[in-house]
Amino acid sequence: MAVTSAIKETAPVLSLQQVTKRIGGKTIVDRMSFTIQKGEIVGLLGPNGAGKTTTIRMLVGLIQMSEGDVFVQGHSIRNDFSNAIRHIGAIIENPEFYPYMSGWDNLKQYQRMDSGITDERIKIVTELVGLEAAMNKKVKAYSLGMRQRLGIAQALLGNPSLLILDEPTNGLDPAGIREMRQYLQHIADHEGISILVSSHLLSEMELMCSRVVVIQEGKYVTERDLHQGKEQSQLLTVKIRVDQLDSAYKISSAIHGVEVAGLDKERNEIVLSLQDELIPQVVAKLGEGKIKIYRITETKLSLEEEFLKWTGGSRIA
Ligand SMILES: Nc1ncnc2c1ncn2[C@@H]1O[C@H](COP(=O)(O)OP(=O)(O)OP(=O)(O)O)[C@@H](O)[C@H]1O
Repeated sequence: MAVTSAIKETAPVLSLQQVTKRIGGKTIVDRMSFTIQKGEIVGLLGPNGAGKTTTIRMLVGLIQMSEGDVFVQGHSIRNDFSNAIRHIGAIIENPEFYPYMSGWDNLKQYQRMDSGITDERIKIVTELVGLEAAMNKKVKAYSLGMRQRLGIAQALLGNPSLLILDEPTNGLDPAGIREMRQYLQHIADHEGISILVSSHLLSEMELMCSRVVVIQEGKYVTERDLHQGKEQSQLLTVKIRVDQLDSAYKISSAIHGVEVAGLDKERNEIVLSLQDELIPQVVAKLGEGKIKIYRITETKLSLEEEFLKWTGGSRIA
């Protein structure tokens, strides 16, 4: 059935559909939807309390959804849990290992629970995370970064299609974060798997991810491709210098598709985010409103400024 397999090839590895979690009358996650394709490293980015951990806990079945569903390789977490979950490897809290046992012996423990895990597979995953030389050392002698990588190795044992890591860089220094990024990229390339990492730090996500999904107060806000050309990843923003700032604000904000990103009262400039093709309409409407335009300049918002705007000013990084 060539048609069926072609559809499956392009189907997302992970698809959240209107996922909602209510606890005690409070909506913690509100109709969250996004997808991850094969081989992507996606960041779930949001300030503290945004709902990242709650979302991830629902993805792996640690808590139940109130509404919506999650599909992993097309399998519903709600209706086909065992088939969905076998495609996921995850580290939700800090991975626990036996400190007085070697890395190798710790991983061997998982063979007891899953006879499908071969010694060969253990070797492959330790190489993927660069721990082959440390496998005979006791875990208590590992650095935090090495322990995190052993956790990733363990999560990879079952050959998942999707690796989920909740705040994997917590406690790592910048060199450790860079190292983690290299390993994650290596894993995504070599195993062809997708990776979802959560963080409240934009700067880390920029280093590690090809795309970020921004959430705030339990809601999906937006997503951004981070490895596209800069031109595409940034909004088109124009500054317009006018004689009547308040009237310009009223007129511009009423135009569908135009967002007022700022007002500079000293310079009498209004800053608008919009599509190119709306600029003539803005100019015409301001003209109709008898507003004099002295200058229009294109400007760029940094990624940081974009995130601040999307999240209503909450600091992410
Ligand atoms: N069991 C619970 N009962 C009540 N409120 C909860 C429960 N679990 C989480 N919350 C609340 O839901 C919100 C989201 O929490 P969550 O831990 O998912 O956020 P987060 O984005 O992971 O934040 P952080 O980065 O601080 O871990 C917070 O306001 C939290 O207090």
